[in-house]
Amino acid sequence: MSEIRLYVSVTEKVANDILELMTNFFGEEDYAIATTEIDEKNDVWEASIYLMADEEAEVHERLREMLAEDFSSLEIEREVIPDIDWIAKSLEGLTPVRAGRFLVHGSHDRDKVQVNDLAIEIDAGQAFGTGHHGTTAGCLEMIADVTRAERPRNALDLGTGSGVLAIAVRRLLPIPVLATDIDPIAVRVAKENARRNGIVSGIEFRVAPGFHSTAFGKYGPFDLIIANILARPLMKMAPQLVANLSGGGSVILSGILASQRWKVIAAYNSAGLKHVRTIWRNGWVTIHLRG
Ligand SMILES: C[S@@+](CC[C@H](N)C(=O)[O-])C[C@H]1O[C@@H](n2cnc3c(N)ncnc32)[C@H](O)[C@@H]1O
Repeated sequence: MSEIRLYVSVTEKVANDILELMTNFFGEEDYAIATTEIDEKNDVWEASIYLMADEEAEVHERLREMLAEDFSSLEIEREVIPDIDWIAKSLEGLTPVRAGRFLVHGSHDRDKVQVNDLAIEIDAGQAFGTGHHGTTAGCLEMIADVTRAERPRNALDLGTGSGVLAIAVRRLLPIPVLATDIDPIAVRVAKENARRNGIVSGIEFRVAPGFHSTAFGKYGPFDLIIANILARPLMKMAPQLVANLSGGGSVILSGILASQRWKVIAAYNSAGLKHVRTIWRNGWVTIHLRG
């Protein structure tokens, strides 16, 4: 289903007033709300709310009511947000990518691997995760830092895609990893990639939407959970994700636009986690939280 942005074009001051109004009005619900500068010279800003297509009529009506008192002359505009084509995104660049100590490269670039690199070989294919996207690179960097500091005894990679993050954990620590994805093709590709990277045991792969699989009970709770999905599903699954986390365990979340980060952090704070650190890469953030 498409995502819709409803917005009004205003000055910076009015955008901030409307942002506050929207935060009070829609604050308890999981809509992303943001202001964006459009034209610095002419002081044009947009105040926006993001929602799913089937919510549009209701949210539009509520927005109109919210604006009625002080901003009744403003026109509410709409934009259909194009679905993110994750595979096309992951094919954007095919040169090796460095993230922390990791070098993620295609098979054609094996000769670029240097002695101290933690090399992961992933050819661009039918699953997301060649390392080129800011979310994957952010997760790789965060995984290196968190595993060094905390020495988790097991890990979950939810939304494994190409398997790159599960492979990264196994490159660093000899711990059991559960890697799941809603997409059976991704799981097949991830298994092949693990084998290609010399990992024949230690990663269990499962097809599972969210936490709907007995595998989570069998292999969890987890000291480390990594989920690079998208802000909305991440916020929705916060209680289940935390229920599968060991006491004091760490969570690495990505797939989150910088403007969405506070909502995601708030959802996980409500589920009992504390924010530790955020990494920014190309407009995307990777967030570390701890129980
Ligand atoms: C952005 S990709 C991340 C791939 C890889 N982990 C990385 O960091 O490059 C998101 C992956 O999550 C999977 N996914 C999306 N929603 C999911 C859900 N509810 N449960 C499990 N997997 C999901 C997608 O199929 C996709 O492979």
